[in-house]
Order: sequence, then C-alpha cells, then structure tokens
Amino acid sequence: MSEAGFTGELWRSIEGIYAAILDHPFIRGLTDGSLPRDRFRHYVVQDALYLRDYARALSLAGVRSPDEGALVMFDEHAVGAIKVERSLHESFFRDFGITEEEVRRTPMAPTNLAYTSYLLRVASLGDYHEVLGAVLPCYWIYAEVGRALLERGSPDELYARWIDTYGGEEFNELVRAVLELTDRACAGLNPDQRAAATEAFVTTSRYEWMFWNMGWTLEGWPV
Ligand SMILES: Cc1ncc(CN)c(N)n1
Repeated sequence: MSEAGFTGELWRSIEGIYAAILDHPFIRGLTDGSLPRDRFRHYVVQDALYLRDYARALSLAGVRSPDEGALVMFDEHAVGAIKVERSLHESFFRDFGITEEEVRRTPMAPTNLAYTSYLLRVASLGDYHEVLGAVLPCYWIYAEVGRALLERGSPDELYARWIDTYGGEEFNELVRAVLELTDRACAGLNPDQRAAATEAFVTTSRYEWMFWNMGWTLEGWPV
C-alpha cells in the first residue's frame, strides 16, 4: 500500500472500524486468553462456512479481472482460501472434536449469511473496482489484526496458532500483492467510481467487525 495511493485512502475510511475491531472483546480475548472456548468454536465453524463462499467470490473476481496476472492471482488465492486456511481450521476441528458433518449441518448465522451474500452479489453484479473494494478487507484487516496481536502474544496455545497464521509473513505477502493490484487497477477511477469502491470496502469492513461479534454473542437465528 502507498499512503498516497487509493488503498491509503481506503484504509483512512475505516480507521474507526479498525479501532473498534481491535477493541472488541473477542479480539482482546485472543491475546489475554479470556475468550471463552465455546465462542471461538462457534467462530471457527462459521468461518469454515464463510471461506467456501469467499473462495467463490475470489474466483468471480478472477473471472472479472481485465488481465491474466490478476486472474491467476485470484484463482490461486481461491484455492488458498480453501486449502491453507482450512488446514488451520482442521487443526482446530481436531481440538474441538468438530466433524465435517457438523459443519455441513450447521446453518450460516445471520451475519455470516448477510456478509457472504453481499460479497457474492458484488462479485457477480458489481463493477470490477467494487469487487476489489469488497474482497479487500477480508485479506487486509486480518493481516493488520494478526500483526497487532502478534506483538501482544497469547498465553493460549490455540489462540496463538490463529494469531501466527494471520500475523505471519506468508499471509502478509498475499495481502501486499492484492494491495498493489488494487492501487494499479483503481489509479484511473473517476470520483463516482472511487466512492462506489470505497462504499463496498467500508461495508465489508463493517461485516468483519460483525463477524467477530457473531462469535462473541454465539449468534444464531432468533426464530
Ligand atoms: C470472516 C473472515 N474474514 C477474513 C478471513 C481471512 N481470510 C477469514 N478467515 N474470515
């Protein structure tokens, strides 16, 4: 990201949301170890469901990309979302005794369904710059949160494993590639297009906060 580039502008639009994320009890609980395990378990199952649709949104971003470099990158990241992050989940699944069958039978919580439905709608029907705005927080906020939490550490081995994945250099490299692509692809946008991409970015950033809150409140369907 360059401070002067479009992604710098995007980040400044969510500074308040990012501060609220770092201050959320779910996030604070990862580093001080106070996060109850049942809330983390709820989050992990929902996240496994989320990643299946996120991978679809990335594939759509690939299909919509005007150049082959971006097509290859998004396709590789779609595979990565399924393979790499799922291997992290699988280690949590073992710790919690979660089976694939349980994940399949679990309905998406309202926030998860709203977030993934929005992502898939923008990825299918939005303009390309809106697609970039919508998929970016999923990468970028996790890398920033991971880095911030890595400095704090965690007394809980399980939560430390989660922090290491997102705070590590491997994940950060993916994020840098998407930021560079976004700065390049959005350099010539007019003000209306910049506003539309920013709106998508702010919306999915809000959903990122809501997703952790969904874990914290053990959110399910009220009726
Ligand atoms: C909801 C959510 N957002 C982002 C990430 C990190 N790719 C994730 N695993 N889950």
